[in-house]
Amino acid sequence: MPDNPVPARRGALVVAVDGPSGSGKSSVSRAVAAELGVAFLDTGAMYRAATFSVLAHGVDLTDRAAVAAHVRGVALDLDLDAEAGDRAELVVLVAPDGARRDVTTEIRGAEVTAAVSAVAAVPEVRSDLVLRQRAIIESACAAPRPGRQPGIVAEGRDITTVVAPDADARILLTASEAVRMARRAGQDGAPDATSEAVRAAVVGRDALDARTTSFTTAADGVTTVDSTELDFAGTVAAVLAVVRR
Ligand SMILES: Nc1ncnc2c1ncn2[C@@H]1O[C@H](COP(=O)(O)OP(=O)(O)O)[C@@H](O)[C@H]1O
Ligand SMILES: Nc1ccn([C@H]2C[C@H](O)[C@@H](COP(=O)(O)OP(=O)(O)O)O2)c(=O)n1
Repeated sequence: MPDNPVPARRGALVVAVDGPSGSGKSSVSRAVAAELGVAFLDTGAMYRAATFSVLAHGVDLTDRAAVAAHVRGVALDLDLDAEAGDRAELVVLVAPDGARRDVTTEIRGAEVTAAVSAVAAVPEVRSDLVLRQRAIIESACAAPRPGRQPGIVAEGRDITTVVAPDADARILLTASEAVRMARRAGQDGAPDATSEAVRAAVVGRDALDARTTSFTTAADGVTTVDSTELDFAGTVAAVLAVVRR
């Protein structure tokens, strides 16, 4: 152990954002990170990539030990650049042959969306990915990429409570169910925002995820930003206001 265990993140800015599906976590957090000049981490993309690999290798989703063992062997390589486009670029490095595969598009597909809550509910998968997420956060603070400020905006379901409860700013981003469904439908090009498919991908998944993580009410010290009545720019401004407070 070092004599003086000063946190690597001293002088860096860590922003934690949680919230339900379609609340704007990814898009708003990415814009906030770009504005602050820090890195951006979409932890949901990690659970999605792990799930993609589980499905691609035919691992039995009901066999929690097999799912956890498989995920432990999957290396995830995420692009943390907040200006890299609409979504995190992501490469899954599949063990044991080391072949790299870009799964940025695949992880947003219906098959992964339907299975991701089951994978994210496996405690050993969570402890594995939480450790990786903390390592990414520490690294973005201690060794930012050239031209970047030390720090990160990390978003998901348990960032304010489990992954980085000591973050400098902790935000719960919410919006009404109807607005979140409409946003997700717009994103997926679904003609009907109230269709069963959209409801399952938003409301149904939130219900499953809420068994594992707590993201519907703000924990102590967490500020709620309700984006129901805000447009995108207004939501980014509201989150930045909390960070700068
Ligand atoms: N305040 C807002 N007003 C309008 N649209 C928004 C707002 N916030 C996010 N969006 C849009 O809603 C969609 C879903 O946002 P996303 O960031 O993927 O949510 P989440 O990560 O919480 O599931 C995206 O198309 C995004 O651009
Ligand atoms: N920190 C996190 C982030 C995501 N998850 C789980 C729960 C979600 O259903 C999936 C996918 O997350 P993602 O943020 O991509 O979900 P959205 O489709 O943006 O709502 O991963 C989690 O358990 N913990």
